[in-house]
Amino acid sequence: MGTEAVGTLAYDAPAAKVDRRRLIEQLGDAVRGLVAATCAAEAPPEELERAIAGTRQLAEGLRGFARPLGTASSSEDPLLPHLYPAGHGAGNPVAPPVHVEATEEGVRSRITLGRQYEGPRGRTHGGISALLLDEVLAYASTSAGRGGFTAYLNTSYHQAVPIQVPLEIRARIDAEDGRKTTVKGFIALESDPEVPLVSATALFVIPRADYEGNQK
Ligand SMILES: CCCCCCCCCCCCCCCC(=O)SCCNC(=O)CCNC(=O)[C@H](O)C(C)(C)COP(=O)(O)OP(=O)(O)OC[C@H]1O[C@@H](n2cnc3c(N)ncnc32)[C@H](O)[C@@H]1OP(=O)(O)O
Repeated sequence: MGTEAVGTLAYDAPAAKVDRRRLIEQLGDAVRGLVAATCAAEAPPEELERAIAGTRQLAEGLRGFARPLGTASSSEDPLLPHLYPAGHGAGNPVAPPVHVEATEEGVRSRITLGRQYEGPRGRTHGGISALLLDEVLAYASTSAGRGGFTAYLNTSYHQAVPIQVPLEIRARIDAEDGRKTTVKGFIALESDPEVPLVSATALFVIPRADYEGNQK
């Protein structure tokens, strides 16, 4: 058995699954690095051509093992985070590397965004800021035992969120009302954590048991 940390819980997952998940995370991290390098590269044409050929070959190799859409990954475990969600999946190279920890108030995430998340020069794309807030606010709801789907996410952009600068995202539950949870949070510089750059309020709704969106 191998041990993988889940928040403060140490869970003995089967060793083969832990090893497989580690490889999936490493591949996600490696490709995330490739994506960041791609967005920054002022490489000469021959280097770009070499990268195109090598990347196409790697993609072709992996495509042969694709699982059908809508089926579970063999890495899934009921007690461990999924590895492929677009917002936080460690194995998904498109997902920003979001790690969340509990605080006395709610939750906090520290993150430094790579070049692939740039919108206006040197600034994070606003949609990426919204993605991060959706994730971290959802964690606040989930870690309080509530969860739910995002019904709305209202964001206010006060100042630019810089790329390649350490950031801190904090979230806390504002109100609970039956199936509804309202959560507030903001993104700040780690060096100036009380000044919101982007703030958000989200409503998470736990669907009714008979909600048709639950059917696969
Ligand atoms: C092992 C440990 C690992 C831990 C690891 C944890 C990971 C944890 C992190 C996960 C991170 C994921 C973060 C991504 C989160 C998404 O991205 S979720 C995907 C995006 N969102 C969606 O797809 C949702 C789409 N919408 C829906 O499915 C449905 O509209 C909903 C939200 C489920 C609501 O459906 P419903 O329950 O049928 O809604 P309904 O009964 O009409 O309304 C319920 C109540 O909500 C209110 N409401 C509903 N919609 C709205 C709205 N838009 N505005 C205001 N009020 C509304 C209604 O007015 C009603 O209020 P009351 O009358 O009860 O007071």
